[in-house]
Amino acid sequence: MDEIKTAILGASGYTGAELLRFLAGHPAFRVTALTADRKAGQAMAHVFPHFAALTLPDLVSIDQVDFSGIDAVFCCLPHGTTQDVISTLPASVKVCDLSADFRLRDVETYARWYGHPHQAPELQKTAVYGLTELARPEIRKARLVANPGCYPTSAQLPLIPLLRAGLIKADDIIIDAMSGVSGAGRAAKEANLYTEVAEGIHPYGIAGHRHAPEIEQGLSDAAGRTVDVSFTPHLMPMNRGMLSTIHVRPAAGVDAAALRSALSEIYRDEPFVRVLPDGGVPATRNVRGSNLCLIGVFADRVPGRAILVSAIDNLVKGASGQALQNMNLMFGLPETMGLDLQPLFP
Ligand SMILES: NC(=O)C1=CN([C@@H]2O[C@H](COP(=O)(O)OP(=O)(O)OC[C@H]3O[C@@H](n4cnc5c(N)ncnc54)[C@H](OP(=O)(O)O)[C@@H]3O)[C@@H](O)[C@H]2O)C=CC1
Ligand SMILES: CC(=O)N[C@@H](CCC(=O)OP(=O)(O)O)C(=O)O
Repeated sequence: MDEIKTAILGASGYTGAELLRFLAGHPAFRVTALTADRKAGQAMAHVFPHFAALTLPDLVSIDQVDFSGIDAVFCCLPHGTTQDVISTLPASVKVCDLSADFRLRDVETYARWYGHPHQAPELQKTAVYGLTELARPEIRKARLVANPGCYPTSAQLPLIPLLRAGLIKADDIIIDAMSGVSGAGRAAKEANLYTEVAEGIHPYGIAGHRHAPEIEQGLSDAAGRTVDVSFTPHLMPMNRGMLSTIHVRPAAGVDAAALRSALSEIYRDEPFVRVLPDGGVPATRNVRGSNLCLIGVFADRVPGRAILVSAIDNLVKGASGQALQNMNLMFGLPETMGLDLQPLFP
């Protein structure tokens, strides 16, 4: 197999490091460039001692990379900084962008939620939203994939198939989601100090988190009408992991068992999405370090309601694992290549 020369932009961050963990053992992608901002010039073994046994290029700034020799770029930069960078890459380079920059189709919606006009609206039109299990044909042909956010991945995997099939009502969907602190990135922020996050939990972005429009875009496509959701994220005192508890109203004549059975059937042959049997409760500790999404379906004691629970690792299925799943498809490789690691348990 010809090796695919690969750059990770933002390799000194959490998602960049997580990608390297998978790419280190990948038979097709060879990492030839790693970039950083403040840490440019440093050796990877200095920034991440857990990679000391690997032979890796040093971190450089993006303008030091010769992209003419690169086939694949994983872009792990903060949202807002990514549009300008990707616009300058040669058309021959395939890109998976982990930031939010190309996820929202409507650039006006983007401007409203991200606080500045989109810098590459034409390029945005070419981006494919990379929720892998639900967009494989488009991802295979894509040059630019917008990798979904972690909360949107955990919410949309259970909800989209049920909306597409008309098995749940499109209104009154409530998503309460919890994330590990690595979801906020590695850069120092007061809100993410140990003293602010340990020994307690708190909601944030109440009724105003930027992942709500991303989730609504996918759910509206699935339902064929505008869908609004109540979405509340919470910060949990754990390094990684994401759990979404989702309250829905099944369509007339549909019960929780029917929802479970439909989801099980849809995801029956999926390597990374599994629906648990009746009574099975997804937990973050069951997916840690893996690309797995576990889904549980429960009847509510309130008539006419059901509860969906999904668990992912925010850094894997919520970011770097799904990005590699997508890049495998973009290069015609088996989707699971480099990703068939079982969760780290306990
Ligand atoms: N963490 C998560 O669970 C998830 C993250 N994402 C998204 O993935 C992207 C990366 O996230 P994450 O890895 O957590 O972020 P980090 O903050 O951990 O890492 C950001 C990386 O980008 C570099 N960087 C920062 N600013 C600039 C700049 N102006 N120019 C060039 N490079 C820059 C940093 O370099 P240096 O270290 O030198 O400052 C670092 O390598 C973000 O867009 C995030 O929203 C998506 C899903 C989940
Ligand atoms: C815990 C935490 O802070 N999480 C991040 C979401 C991480 C992610 O998926 O977001 P992107 O859209 O930036 O890629 C947040 O709430 O903004």
